[in-house]
Amino acid sequence: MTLLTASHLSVRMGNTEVLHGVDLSIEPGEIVTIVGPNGSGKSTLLRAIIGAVPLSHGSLTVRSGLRIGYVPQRLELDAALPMTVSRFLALPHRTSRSAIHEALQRAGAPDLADRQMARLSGGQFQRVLLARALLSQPELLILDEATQGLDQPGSAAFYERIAGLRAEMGCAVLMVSHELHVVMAASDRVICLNGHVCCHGAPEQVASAPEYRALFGTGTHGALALYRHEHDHGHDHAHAHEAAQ
Ligand SMILES: Nc1ncnc2c1ncn2[C@@H]1O[C@H](COP(=O)(O)OP(=O)(O)OP(=O)(O)O)[C@@H](O)[C@H]1O
Repeated sequence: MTLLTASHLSVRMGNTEVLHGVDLSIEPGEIVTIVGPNGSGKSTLLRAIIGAVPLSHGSLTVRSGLRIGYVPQRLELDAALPMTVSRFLALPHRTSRSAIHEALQRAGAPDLADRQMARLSGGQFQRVLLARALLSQPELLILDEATQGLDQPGSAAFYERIAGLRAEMGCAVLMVSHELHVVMAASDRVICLNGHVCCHGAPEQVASAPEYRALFGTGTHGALALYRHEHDHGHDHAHAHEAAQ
């Protein structure tokens, strides 16, 4: 059963219509990536989906009782406030030590429970935010540029973990990313957003769509081909891949 459906969804911020006429649906277990230039409404779309901003037009139908885990782009915490990772994860609801341990394990941060939040590295902090989102056993995991500030190997490892979580927990994933060459190849579907849906489809369809190329140029298509080439190493396909680049 479809997890959520947005139909002609529009959102206004002040006098500006940031999103207009967005159609989108998410099926169980699929990984959908939203790409688009800065200011194209990606975060706003995610925030509309979690109910944090109102729609100005259109509709959003969310399956009754759907458990959503949300990983924000960033979270400001008062650095002066002493708070361990476990304490942070137990807010605002009391959460058992074993649930916290399991979520941290799944997020790839099994040893962070007693560390101070203010002393975590960027990558550790993101894993703790992921652990927090996993606590609700989400059927839909929503990630808003969750790898901001991580280096390329760090973000590649993070997205690999997301794909592993999807396989393990069966959750669908809706994420925003700028790292097209990393996430596009790992996504079932890509939606290219620029206030409205410019184009959508399988990663290779979107990467070669004229609307996508108009926004991002052809460089990322080359990067996607390069990613494929690395992914297929060990096979004697070098010639075909060179031709694709
Ligand atoms: N609370 C707000 N009040 C007024 N305008 C806002 C607000 N939040 C976002 N906007 C505007 O809405 C537009 C879309 O912002 P949004 O953060 O959704 O874009 P984005 O695609 O996620 O951008 P980025 O890639 O830079 O994160 C921008 O022009 C932004 O300035």
